[in-house]
Amino acid sequence: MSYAVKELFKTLQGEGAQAGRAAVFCRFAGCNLWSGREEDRHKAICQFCDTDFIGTDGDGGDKFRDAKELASAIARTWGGGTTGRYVVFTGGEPLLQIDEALIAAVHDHGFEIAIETNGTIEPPEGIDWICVSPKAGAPFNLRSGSELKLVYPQSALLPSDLPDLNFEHYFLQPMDGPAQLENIAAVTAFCLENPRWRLSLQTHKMIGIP
Ligand SMILES: C[S@@+](CC[C@H](N)C(=O)[O-])C[C@H]1O[C@@H](n2cnc3c(N)ncnc32)[C@H](O)[C@@H]1O
Ligand SMILES: Nc1nc2[nH]cc(C(=O)O)c2c(=O)[nH]1
Ligand code: SF4
Ligand SMILES: [Mg+2]
Repeated sequence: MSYAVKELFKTLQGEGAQAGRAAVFCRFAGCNLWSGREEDRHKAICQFCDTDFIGTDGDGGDKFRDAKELASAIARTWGGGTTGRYVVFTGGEPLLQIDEALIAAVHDHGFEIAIETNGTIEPPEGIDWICVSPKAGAPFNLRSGSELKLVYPQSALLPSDLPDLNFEHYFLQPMDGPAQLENIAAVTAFCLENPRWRLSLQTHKMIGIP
């Protein structure tokens, strides 16, 4: 199996329960809820995406021939040291490409493996941290994991609309865009009244790191 990767870089996880942790981000190309082209955004299932995931032309991006090649590139991107090795597979939608061979190859380099997924596709076995961010109008198939991170507001998918879920952590992440400040205020008010939920800010954007 080959893998199309938009970009591969080391930064701090900006969001959710692992915010502040050093990680290699492996951003896969392609998504099942939007083509990634601006001219298609208005007709996409997911219309608020903040990410360019088309092609393999980003920093560290490439087409990797097999799992060992991609795992080696991830290890090189981490650099020296074997403590705390952590990779976040994101995209685009990473579960369009991740398979058990990749999970095994990355574990062989001593990494803990996290994913950021839209919850439409069941993951293979062996992923250590699963963050699900469901999208209004898309199938919500993956209903358990480490953290649920619901972008707020999505008028057709509010916390009260959610089915039975089994996550360790529940986050609301204010939608970035023209109404960002209002959305932060709305999430703050919601979490004050509904203490099951916590605020997830996109801290990397605040401090100017990728
Ligand atoms: C770009 S997505 C890639 C992973 C996967 N496709 C997904 O949607 O979870 C990474 C994270 O950014 C969140 N996100 C995307 N656009 C956002 C926006 N405008 N404001 C806040 N969070 C956003 C997603 O919900 C997801 O949690
Ligand atoms: N620093 C940083 N943290 C992140 N957490 C989730 C991200 C993503 O785009 O999946 C992301 C990202 O793009 N950058
Ligand atoms: S599902 Fe994720 S990657 Fe795809 S368009 Fe939505 S936020 Fe972007
Ligand atoms: Mg991002």
